Amino acid sequence: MNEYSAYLVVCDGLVVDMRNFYSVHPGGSQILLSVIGTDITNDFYNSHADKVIEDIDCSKSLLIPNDTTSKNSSSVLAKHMELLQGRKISQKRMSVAKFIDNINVRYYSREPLAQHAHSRFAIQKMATMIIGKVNEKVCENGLVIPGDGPNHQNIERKSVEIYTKSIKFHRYKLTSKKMVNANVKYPVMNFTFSKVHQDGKVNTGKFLPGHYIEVQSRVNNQIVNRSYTPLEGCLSKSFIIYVKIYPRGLFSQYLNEQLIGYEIQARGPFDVCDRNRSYLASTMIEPLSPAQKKIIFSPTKLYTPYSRLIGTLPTTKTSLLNADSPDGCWDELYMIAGGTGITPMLQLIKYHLEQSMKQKNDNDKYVTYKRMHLLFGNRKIEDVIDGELLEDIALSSRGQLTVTYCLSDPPTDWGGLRGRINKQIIKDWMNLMQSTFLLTPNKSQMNVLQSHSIRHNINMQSQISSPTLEPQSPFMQPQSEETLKISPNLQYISETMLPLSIESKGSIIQSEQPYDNQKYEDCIIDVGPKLEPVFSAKNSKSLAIDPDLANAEESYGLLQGKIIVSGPSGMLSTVEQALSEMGFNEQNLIILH
Ligand SMILES: Cc1cc2nc3c(=O)[nH]c(=O)nc-3n(C[C@H](O)[C@H](O)[C@H](O)COP(=O)(O)OP(=O)(O)OC[C@H]3O[C@@H](n4cnc5c(N)ncnc54)[C@H](O)[C@@H]3O)c2cc1C
Ligand code: HEM
Repeated sequence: MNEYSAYLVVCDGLVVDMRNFYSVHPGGSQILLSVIGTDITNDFYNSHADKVIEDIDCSKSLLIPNDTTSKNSSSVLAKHMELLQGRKISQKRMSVAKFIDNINVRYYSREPLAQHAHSRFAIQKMATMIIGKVNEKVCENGLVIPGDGPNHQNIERKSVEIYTKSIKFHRYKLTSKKMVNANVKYPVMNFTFSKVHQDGKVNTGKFLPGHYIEVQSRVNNQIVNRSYTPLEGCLSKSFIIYVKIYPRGLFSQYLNEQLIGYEIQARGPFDVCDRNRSYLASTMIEPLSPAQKKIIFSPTKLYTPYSRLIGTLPTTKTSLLNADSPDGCWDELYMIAGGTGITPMLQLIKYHLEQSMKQKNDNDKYVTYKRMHLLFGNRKIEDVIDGELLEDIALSSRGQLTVTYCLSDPPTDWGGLRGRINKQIIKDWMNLMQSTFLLTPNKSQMNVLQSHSIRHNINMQSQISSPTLEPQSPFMQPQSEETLKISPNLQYISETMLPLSIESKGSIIQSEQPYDNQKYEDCIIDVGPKLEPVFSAKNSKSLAIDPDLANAEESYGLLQGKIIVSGPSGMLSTVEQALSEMGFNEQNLIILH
C-alpha cells in the first residue's frame, strides 16, 4: 500500500475513503488496513445477528474475545492499562492508532478482526469520508474491455449486467484443508472457506462450469490477488478451491502456511472467458452531491448486506455451457486437461452428471444424450488430482464419462498413454472415443476407457511418498456403496458400482452384470438418436496409430460437440496447434488461456 493506493471501503452501499483516517483510527490502523476493498457494514455496526459460520466453532467466529462484548469493548483498553500498570512503559512516542494496534495484537491475537458497535460520533466521522455510493448495476457497455483479442471472438456477446455483488470482496475463513494429489513435493491442496458474514437469505446461486473467483490476501505486507476455480458451494456461504502449491509461488505458499480460521477476501463469480475485461473502479462509484453526503446512518438498523440488490446473479449461463441447450449441457464434450487445468473440467463433469440425473423418461429410466471424454495429462501418476474420484465417477457414470490418462513420466508397469499430449495422442484418443459407442470394446480399449485403473498406482505411490496421504475431494467423502447412494454431493453416482460396459444394442447402454433385476433396470440409459460415430468399427481396435485414421483428418470436421482445453501454457499451445491442424475451429473449440 503506498500513498497513491486506494483506501476505499463500502459501508451500507456508500463508498468511504479512509486514506486520511486509518492512521488515527481509535480502534487501530491495522484493523482498517485489513478491511480495505471490502464491505465493512457488519464490522462497523457489529451486527452479529446474521452470522452463521458452518463447519467452524461459532464462538470463535464472533471475532470478539469472550470477555469483550460490544457494550464493554472499551474494557479491553482498560484491561490493557491494568496490565501495563507497574510495568515500565516505553518512553517512545506512539500514535494512538499504533498504540491500539499493540493492544489489539495482544487481545485479539486469536481472532482475525476486532469488531465494534461504533458510536454516533464515529458514524458522523465516517460521513465526512464518503466519496460516493456504489453503482448497483454496472452495465457491460459502459466498461472498458482492453483485451478483446481473437481468442474471445467466438464468445457470444450478450448484454450482461454485472452486479456489484460480484465486484465487492467479502470475507471468508479457512475451515478445512486437505491434499488431493499424492505428490508431497508438489502438493495440490483442497481449501474450504466459509463466509464470515452469512445472512442465510441471499443466495447467489451455485457455481457453474466456467466460473472463477478472485481471492485476495495481504502477503508480505502487500495485497495479492489470485484467481481460482471454485468446485463446490456458492459465495454466499462457502466455497472449495484446489490450489497447486508452487515451490516459489507467492500466494499458494502463503495460503498453504495458514491455519484453520485464517481470513481471506474473495469476490465473484466471473466467467472464465471474460477474463480480459477490466472493471474500472470509477464506473462502480457514483459521486454524491454535498446534500446526499449528509446521510446519517442508523446504528440501530440490522444490516443484511446486499439485501437491497434485487434479482439473481448473471449465473444462468456461462461460456463453458451450451447456449443452445436448455440445460446448458453439451451432447458430446471432449475435455483435454493438464495438471490443475482439471478444475474447470471437474466443474463441467459434475454439472453434466447432475443435469442428467434430473432427467428420467416415462419408464423412470435415466435419459441422457450426453457423453464426456476427458484426456488428462500429467507428469507422474502421483501428480494426478482426484484420480480415484475420477475413476469412480467414470465407472459409475453409466457410460457418460470416460477418462484417459496420459503420463509423461509413467511408472514402468503403466499400460496407458505415454508422453506429452500431442496431435497423434489427441487423434488416437478421439478416434477411440467416437468409435466405442457401437462397439463392445476389446481388452485394450477397456483399459483406456476405464482409465487404466490408476487407483492401484496411486495407492502404491502414496504409500511410498506419504503413508498417511488420503487423496480427498469435495465430490466424494466416504466411499462405501451405502454412503455413495445418499451423499448429496454424489447425486450422479449410479446405484450400481459395477463397472459398466458399452454394448452395441441399438441405442441402449447397459450394465453387464447387474446385482438384480431392479438395479439392472436402473442402469439402462436411453442415449438417444444423435450419437453417430464418425468412424466405422473396424478402424478403432486399440490406441495404436492406425494409418487409415491418420489420413482421415477431414472427418474431424464432422465432430459434433465441443472441445475444451485447459492446462499449463506449454500444453495449451501444442494442443491448440494440433487441433487447428486437425480442422477444428473456434466453433468447436474453447481454449482456456
Ligand atoms: C481463471 C483462472 C483460474 C485459475 N484456477 C486455478 C485453480 O483452480 N487452481 C490453481 O492452483 N491455480 C489456478 N489458477 C492460477 C492461480 O491464479 C495462480 O496463478 C497460481 O496459484 C500461482 O500463484 P502463486 O502466487 O502461488 O505463484 P506466483 O508467485 O504468481 O508464481 C511464482 C512461480 O510459480 C510458478 N507458477 C505460477 N503459476 C504457474 C502456472 N500456472 N504454471 C506453471 N508454473 C506456475 C512459476 O514458476 C512462477 O514463476 C487460475 C488462474 C486463472 C487465471
Ligand atoms: C471508516 C470507518 C470507521 C470509523 C470512522 C471508525 C471510527 C471509530 C471511532 C470514532 C472509534 C472510537 C469509539 C467510538 O466512537 O465508537 C472507533 C473504535 C473502534 N473501531 Fe472503528 N471506525 C471505522 C471502522 C472500523 C472497522 C471497519 C472496524 C473493524 C473491522 C473498527 C473497529 C473498531 C474497534 C475495535 C474500536 C475500538 C473499540 C474499543 O476497544 O474501544 N472500526 N472507531
